[in-house]
Amino acid sequence: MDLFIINRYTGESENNSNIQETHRLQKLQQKIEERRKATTNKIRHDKSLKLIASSEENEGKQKGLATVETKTNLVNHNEILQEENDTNITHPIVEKTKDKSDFKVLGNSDFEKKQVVERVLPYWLSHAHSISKNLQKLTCHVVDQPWLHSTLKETLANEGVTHLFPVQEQVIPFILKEQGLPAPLWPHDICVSAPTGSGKTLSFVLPIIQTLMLELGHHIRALAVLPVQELATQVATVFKKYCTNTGLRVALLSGSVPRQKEQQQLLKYTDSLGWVSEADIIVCTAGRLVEHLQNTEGFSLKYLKFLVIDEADRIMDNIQNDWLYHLYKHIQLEGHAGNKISQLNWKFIDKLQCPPQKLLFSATLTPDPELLERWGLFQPKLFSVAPISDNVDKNKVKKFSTPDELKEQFVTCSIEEKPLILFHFLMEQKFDKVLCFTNSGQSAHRLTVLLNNWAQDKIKVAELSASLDRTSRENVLKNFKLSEINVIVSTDALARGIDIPNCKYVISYDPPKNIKTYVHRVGRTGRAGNIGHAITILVQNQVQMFKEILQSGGKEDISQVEFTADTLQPLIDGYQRAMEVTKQSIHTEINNKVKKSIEVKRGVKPSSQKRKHNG
Ligand SMILES: Nc1ncnc2c1ncn2[C@@H]1O[C@H](COP(=O)(O)OP(=O)(O)OP(=O)(O)O)[C@@H](O)[C@H]1O
Repeated sequence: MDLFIINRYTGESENNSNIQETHRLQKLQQKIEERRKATTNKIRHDKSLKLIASSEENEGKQKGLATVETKTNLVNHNEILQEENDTNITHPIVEKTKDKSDFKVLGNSDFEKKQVVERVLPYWLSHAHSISKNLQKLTCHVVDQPWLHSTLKETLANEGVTHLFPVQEQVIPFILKEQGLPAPLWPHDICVSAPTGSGKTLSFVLPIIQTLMLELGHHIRALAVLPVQELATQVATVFKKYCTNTGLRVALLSGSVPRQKEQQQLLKYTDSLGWVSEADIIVCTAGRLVEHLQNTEGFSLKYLKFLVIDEADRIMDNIQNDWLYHLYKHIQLEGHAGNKISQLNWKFIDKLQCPPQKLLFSATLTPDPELLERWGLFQPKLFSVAPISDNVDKNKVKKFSTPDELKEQFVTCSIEEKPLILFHFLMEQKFDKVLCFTNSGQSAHRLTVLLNNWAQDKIKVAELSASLDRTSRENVLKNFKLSEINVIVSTDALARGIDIPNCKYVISYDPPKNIKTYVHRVGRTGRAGNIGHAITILVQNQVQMFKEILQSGGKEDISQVEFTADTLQPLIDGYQRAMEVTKQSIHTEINNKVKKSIEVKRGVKPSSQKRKHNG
């Protein structure tokens, strides 16, 4: 019954509350008394400690006397401690000493100098496989390599490749060896950091083809991801070329054709097998890959053996549609193991499906463990032309290196002299096959119009930026290769990876914003062992910043091209006339644009948002 008794609150009786109040008061008084005692004890204790200290000071002078005094003091001190023990109060000083020695007091204001933490690179980053930069003395004769398939040797010979470049000589046999490991051993993932134009593309194209051609099927088995459409097209072309006579098929998924069309080209439905892939190798942009992962029925990566990420640092800087997350999720859902194994026993490992071997490439792959961690690499190996060793001064490490055949220079001038200097290079010094970089599409366009007006058909200048449609961009590159265009004025859209044969000069009309942009810009020339020149035009106040940019990549200072005012004087009249015409044509263009946008507002259908390249 007791369980069901409910005690009601009937208010406190006056008597009861008085008793409680007196009780509280007593407690308070007791606490005050305790504190008072503790303070007096502390003062006495301090005095006794001082006495001990002074006695120690006098030690040696009055040894005998001091011993007597110390003894007395110690007796006093012990007495005090005894008294404290009796009153059962912990001595604050004793407590403080204990705190200092044994515990870290949080919020303690004591300033402790922090030890400098030296960054230690993981073993695989600090012990890279070193790659030579020398493309002049090639020793790896294609026909002598027993590990290379005869079909590939034939195609290489047809393409005029007689020797493999150093990066290819090292990376290709390594990948082939890793792929030949018996199950359940997994191949090591690799990162390759080699200069622009050193032949990185063939170093993944050849081993992939050789591995896949030995076993044909109807599955996607290699996937190469690139940051932009142009690069994807370029890599797909190389794959297609070297797949000749191998039976392998390559598909390009880059958004250059509508998605439905890509789906039709890629997959076929059969009654017996369901969805089958029409391609063994896929080359795609990151954004388009996610679209297919999410929307294309039958798009399966279950049999994926290779995952290539070209220009890996660029792709990482600009994660399109969170592609890496979607891709890894997809791969794991289809039964591939992650890069970490939860159980290390035969029964478990034997059942796991080997994850695709990841191959990362770039000319500016930073050995930053935190950034590289995101790729989830399996026991990676690094191939680099600038390996970092433990016993090398880390401040002197060359982060990025440019080809030996590349001659880099800079020129300083006033802002008004910039176009004159560029024109001098093109017309007086007769620079041909020039790629000129500006920092915006607008200035690329204006500079192109100006140069064409100024040169009056003596040279042909074309613009190449994101404001042009795809076909126009392709036409510009094609005509440049055919020498129908002498100069391309471009934004940094073209700075990475694009392989323009015979580009002899790179001129940075506007300075690069960082070291990576610089390395990729200048890397459009001096490729595949050919001589190239790169000149950066700087206004006086940009010189320091430019030097700092070079230093940040561990690059040495570069030489300066000297100019005298006399050199530029004869160009001024022509420049002024060309400027007048340019102003007018730009003005007309702007008026036309305004007219168009008014038409759009009135509901008239616009022709195209993108500019066309007019021949
Ligand atoms: N072994 C070789 N012999 C002759 N030419 C080669 C060889 N390997 C590659 N090339 C040529 O060298 C040029 C540059 O190669 P590739 O585009 O692969 O360079 P890359 O290292 O990827 O440069 P980037 O970092 O700028 O992308 C291409 O025109 C390619 O055809």
